[in-house]
Amino acid sequence: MTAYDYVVVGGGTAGCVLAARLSEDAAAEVLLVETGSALGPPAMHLPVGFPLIPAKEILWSRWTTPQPGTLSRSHHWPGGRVLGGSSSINAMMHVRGHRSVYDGWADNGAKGWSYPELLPYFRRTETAIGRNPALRGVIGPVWAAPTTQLDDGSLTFLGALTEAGHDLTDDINGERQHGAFWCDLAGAGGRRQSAADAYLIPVLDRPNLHLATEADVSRLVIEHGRCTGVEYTSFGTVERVEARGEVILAAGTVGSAQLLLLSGVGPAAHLRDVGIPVLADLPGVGANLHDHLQCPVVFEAGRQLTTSHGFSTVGALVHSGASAVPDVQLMLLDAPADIADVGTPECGHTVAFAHTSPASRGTVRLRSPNPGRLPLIDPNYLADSADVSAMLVALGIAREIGRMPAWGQWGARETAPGKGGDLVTYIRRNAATFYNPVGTCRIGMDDLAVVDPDLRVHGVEDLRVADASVMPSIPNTGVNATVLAVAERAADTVRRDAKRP
Ligand SMILES: Cc1cc2nc3c(=O)[nH]c(=O)nc-3n(C[C@H](O)[C@H](O)[C@H](O)COP(=O)(O)OP(=O)(O)OC[C@H]3O[C@@H](n4cnc5c(N)ncnc54)[C@H](O)[C@@H]3O)c2cc1C
Repeated sequence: MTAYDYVVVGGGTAGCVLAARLSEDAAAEVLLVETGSALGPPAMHLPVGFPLIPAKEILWSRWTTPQPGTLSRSHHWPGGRVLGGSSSINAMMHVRGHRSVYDGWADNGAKGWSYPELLPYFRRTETAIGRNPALRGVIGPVWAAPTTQLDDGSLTFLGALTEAGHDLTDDINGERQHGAFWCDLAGAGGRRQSAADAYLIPVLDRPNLHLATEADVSRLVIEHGRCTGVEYTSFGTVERVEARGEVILAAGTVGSAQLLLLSGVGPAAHLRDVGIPVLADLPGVGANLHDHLQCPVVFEAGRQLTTSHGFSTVGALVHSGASAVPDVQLMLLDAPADIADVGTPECGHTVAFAHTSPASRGTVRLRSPNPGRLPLIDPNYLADSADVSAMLVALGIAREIGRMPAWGQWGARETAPGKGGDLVTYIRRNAATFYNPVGTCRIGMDDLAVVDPDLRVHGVEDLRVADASVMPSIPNTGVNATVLAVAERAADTVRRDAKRP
């Protein structure tokens, strides 16, 4: 059996950071195992190539269970199944959460994860030229910058946001983390920069960095309370590799919870139900699943506006109420969304809103002990009435922005939700994922926590989780920048704790 010091499971946003940082130590043998392929189609490298990418090639096509909160609809949950993971197919928006999100983590048991403590890791991830270097990175692998392509849609949207009282902040990742903003994108020279592009590919020639792609991990090997390696299937052959030091799970919010459960680490009753021997009774595994929901307000227009990316890279983060976190994100799409029973105007645009601090919590659970079967994903959308109320407020904010004088030049008229009709039903019928599931292996020291603040799995030695799943609560915007910082911090911790001489 081949042995490595570190085995990183999942070559997505977090896995690429971990493999690159851990292999900086030339004496450490590092294996990165990814179920997807090493390369994707050319469209993957274009900004927002996502709609052009043939789905089955590099995508996880997961579906949620029917959601009572959204009129029993099942929601498509795509994810990247390729080196770079979801950072290879995402919308490239590079935004940190509001500082109060991370301070909340630290206040609730994630010691060491406050914003000031995470800031060095956020800075380490990026190069953000022209920004305040006290808050932004200057020599990190990810090139974070706003687009240089100005478009009429973004300028109009910015005008409307300002007219509605949402003033422009000079840097949403800087001092003032609310208001309208020009979003930094992760990319350089007009190309997407996934975590694989930024971190992994530049160092693939390191002799101590080993890569197994198209290698599907089916379980962690846990012996006498210690994780000693992983088992994966590659081209029909089952391989087992040993971890002399540690295994680090970075298979994403669904994948990491699924692998822990398949390996006998999780709520004992559930594991027994599906016929998996219980190695560690950890009730929080797969719990605390949550995600942002977005919803469209559609406008018919006399003329078609355009944006550079299919959506405007101008956005806004605003408050639905009195909370410290700006919990509503607003976006402009340069096409009218298709709304059931209303139809799609020929010409128009969509102002989309998302509630980004949801209270509803769901689960990831196994259907069977077969690793090939996708798990049951239940984000429990809109189960908490506070989320419904916040979505209603957010809808009001989006509609108000859509009515501002700045749109006059386009002759815009709202077609959905439009006049009449029940707005709660409209939201339940039309809300969809904003693609940011987190939380199934959350950090903490309470009975439902899965990992401790150093990301070690409670009750299993030499096993950590480091990806979007460890977040105790969701950042109030896209979570990719936070995943990069989580993985940077994790790599530091693993190297600090290294058992090798
Ligand atoms: C369509 C879309 C658009 C998005 N847009 C944005 C955006 O603009 N801005 C933003 O901040 N965030 C965005 N996100 C979210 C962001 O990309 C993710 O939150 C982030 O990539 C999660 O990182 P991760 O490392 O936790 O998981 P991932 O990046 O998903 O990586 C998990 C990896 O593990 C692999 N894996 C899983 N199971 C196994 C197994 N059994 N064996 C081996 N490998 C396995 C997967 O194939 C994958 O490569 C978007 C996501 C999507 C899907």
